[in-house]
Amino acid sequence: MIPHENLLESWKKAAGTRAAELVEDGMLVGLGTGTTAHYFITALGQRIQEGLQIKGAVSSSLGSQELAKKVGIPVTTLDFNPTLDLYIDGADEIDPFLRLVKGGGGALLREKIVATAARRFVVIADETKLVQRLGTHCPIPAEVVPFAITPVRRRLEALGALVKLRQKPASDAPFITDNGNVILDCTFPDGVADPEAIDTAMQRIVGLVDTGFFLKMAEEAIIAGKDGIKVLRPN
Ligand SMILES: O=C[C@H](O)[C@H](O)[C@H](O)COP(=O)(O)O
Repeated sequence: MIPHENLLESWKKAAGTRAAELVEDGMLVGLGTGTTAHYFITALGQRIQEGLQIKGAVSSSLGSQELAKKVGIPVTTLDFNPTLDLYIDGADEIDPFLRLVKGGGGALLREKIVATAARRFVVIADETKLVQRLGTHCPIPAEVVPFAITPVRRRLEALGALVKLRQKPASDAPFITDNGNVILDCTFPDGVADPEAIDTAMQRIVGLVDTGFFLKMAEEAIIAGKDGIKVLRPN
């Protein structure tokens, strides 16, 4: 059964708020993107209002950066601080090995850049994001250079994907990422049996900048749901 919208929001908020407790004085923090990360950023802002002193935060999207500034988080960039202590972000799907699909909001490339700059990546989500097999509830997004849309699409189809150019909500115009690229959403009809193999094959396509697979990156997941909060580690 799909949980009521308000219940889902309360779970996202619980996960985001719990993750904000992981931040300590003097840390450099990576800020994720999306509705769950929104709660984390807001809770971190609240902790800063109450006296927490972080060195700075790097945002994984222009949207998160705007929110961070609004709630009083000191923002910095990877140019000034290329290594971060902690990255907190949501996900669209999480499997038992803590392999993730991300990019439902189109921020996958910057998210992966910030995640790999961090010593520790903790994913936050409500329990509806847990899946046995990646690609069963959502497509795998690929960020693609606009010049290469058609050849990349053909090569993705050759890998067995049903490919759709992502559009802006309520519009015929393509969705454009913060990096000026487009997103091709790839649906694999039975999900992805071997994420490492499909990710490697996708990454080899020239013109495809990155995929929404985040494999062996998250070391911990804070999952909120009907039984409260659980902290998961990879199986
Ligand atoms: O591009 C967006 C990100 O990968 C998000 O972290 C992901 O889509 C999860 O978003 P939400 O917390 O809104 O479900």
